[in-house]
Amino acid sequence: MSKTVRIATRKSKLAMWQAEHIQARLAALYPELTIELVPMSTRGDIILDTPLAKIGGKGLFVKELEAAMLEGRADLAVHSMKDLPVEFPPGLELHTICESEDPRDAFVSNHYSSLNELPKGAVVGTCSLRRRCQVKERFPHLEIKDLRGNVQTRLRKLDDGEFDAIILAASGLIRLELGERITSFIPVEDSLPANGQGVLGIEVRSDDEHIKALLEPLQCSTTRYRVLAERAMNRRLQGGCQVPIGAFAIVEGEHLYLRGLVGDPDGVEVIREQIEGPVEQAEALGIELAEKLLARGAGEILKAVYDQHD
Ligand SMILES: NCc1[nH]cc(CCC(=O)O)c1CC(=O)O
Repeated sequence: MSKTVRIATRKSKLAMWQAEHIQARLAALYPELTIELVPMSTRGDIILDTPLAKIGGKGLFVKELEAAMLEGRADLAVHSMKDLPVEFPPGLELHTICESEDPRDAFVSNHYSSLNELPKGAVVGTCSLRRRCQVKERFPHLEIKDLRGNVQTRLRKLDDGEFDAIILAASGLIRLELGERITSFIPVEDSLPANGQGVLGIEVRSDDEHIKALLEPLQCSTTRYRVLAERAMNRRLQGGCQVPIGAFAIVEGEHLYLRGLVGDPDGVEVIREQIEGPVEQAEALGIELAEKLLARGAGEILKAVYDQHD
């Protein structure tokens, strides 16, 4: 049995923090093991041609982190759940759902304390259609401007005066020890989070029982139910990560409350639905909620968004 566990990670500050966090947790659990990081620059999709990753004789399109795992150069990869696609390449699976950080969106401004306080024409930075839709719905007098780059870049653009306020996931700021930059937390009623926001997930080789056993203590069962419900809703809506869809579940004991939202980017048409039931039915509840949204026209709204952004 190998004494070394290798964590594949991208090199951005947030990705490195997330990998180091899991590294530290594993090191504390297993002092006899060496836990290494395998940092890599992401080249995006690549074709993997090893026998392990061939389907019908053809190479498999995977991300570089996944290629590293399939080729045995790394044993696991740590992801922000909200950036993960719903399907995984053959040979790999999502195994661990860790305890969530604060799932809310954060309002960040150097001059104003919350969305309510922003004057007419104030400029809010975000490139998320989900955030844009919800801000525009309630505050049509505000202007939304695209904001791209990593967390540090986005804060710099705010500080340079390009925006009156920006919206970021609270969890990313907290993890990077930038929590003091959070001016206020936006209630989930005003900005329903993206599915899996604030949650780390760990991807492993499907046949690697050794690594799976090591990761077991990192599982959080309430967060797993939450994520199962939220992802099932997104999957049924066929939503990627660049869509105006919000999904947020709360688990209380054996009961799960799930809220969902689909809207157009300008917040003109916004559909909200909710559902509740036992945690064991998390995925079924997610699917049922998606169907309620579809019955009210979510499919047409999403189709219009896809047609516009293709
Ligand atoms: N899409 C970018 C992204 N992916 C994960 C996070 C951090 C939050 C998280 O862990 O869910 C962020 C930043 C943001 O949305 O502000």
